[in-house]
Amino acid sequence: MSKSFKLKEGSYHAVRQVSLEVKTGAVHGIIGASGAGKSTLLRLINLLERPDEGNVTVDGKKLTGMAEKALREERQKIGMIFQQFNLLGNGTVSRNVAIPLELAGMPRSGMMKRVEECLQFVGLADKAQQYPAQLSGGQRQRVAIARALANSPKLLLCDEPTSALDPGTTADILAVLKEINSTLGVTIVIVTHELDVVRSICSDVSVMEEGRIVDSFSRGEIGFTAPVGYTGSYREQITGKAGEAYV
Ligand SMILES: Nc1ncnc2c1ncn2[C@@H]1O[C@H](COP(=O)(O)OP(=O)(O)OP(=O)(O)O)[C@@H](O)[C@H]1O
Repeated sequence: MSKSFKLKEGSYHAVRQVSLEVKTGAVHGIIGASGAGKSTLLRLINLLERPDEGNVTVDGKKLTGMAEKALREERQKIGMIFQQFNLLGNGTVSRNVAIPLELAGMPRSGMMKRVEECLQFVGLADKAQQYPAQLSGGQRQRVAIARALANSPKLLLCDEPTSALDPGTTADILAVLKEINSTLGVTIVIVTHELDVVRSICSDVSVMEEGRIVDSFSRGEIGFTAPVGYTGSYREQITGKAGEAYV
């Protein structure tokens, strides 16, 4: 896929002829420097951005070229979370999680039960009637995760989900994401510029640079911890190994 943006000074090619395959059940990290095109690539997966060229297929269904109604239904199977949580400030926690269910046309009777289940999963059942402003950053991200899970997605897209959080809270959120992957079987694509995020949860990694994927590999044993000051390519810093094809 390719995606460019029109700017006053001309076109900016954010994603340049990228091919990305995400395995079912993977936690696939997309890492790279600021401006490399990571968020744009992620947003192409659920067509929040429309590609200039190329196609997106999720779970065997080609999203590009789909009629609006069919696309809306397919998008319900793709959850998304963001760095800044994007919660509705004037809605309670419970209402925030209910929104995607309302949009999907779920009858009210089943809705509250599902909201409760999702809040339970992220450990916030006791906060249902609070407002986002009353919660910590980590709790807000948990609400956003509960909202993303409401429609039982097969795929969860995460755009820098821990970049606004301190290290302890980051670890908590990564643990929730790990749990979503292992117990609910949700495939995860996570955009980050933090090596530790990739090191702690990703099974597969793509490295982006200037709109292109410049390296892709699967992890062996997860758990490599780089010594302080360790430098090298992203692959070396993530796996501790250079060069050899790891795929
Ligand atoms: N809607 C837009 N209009 C114009 N330019 C955009 C738009 N979205 C992204 N860009 C530009 O495309 C480039 C890639 O942005 P993108 O957010 O995908 O990168 P990134 O790797 O996720 O970096 P960051 O971590 O800084 O968000 C950037 O230079 C950005 O300014």
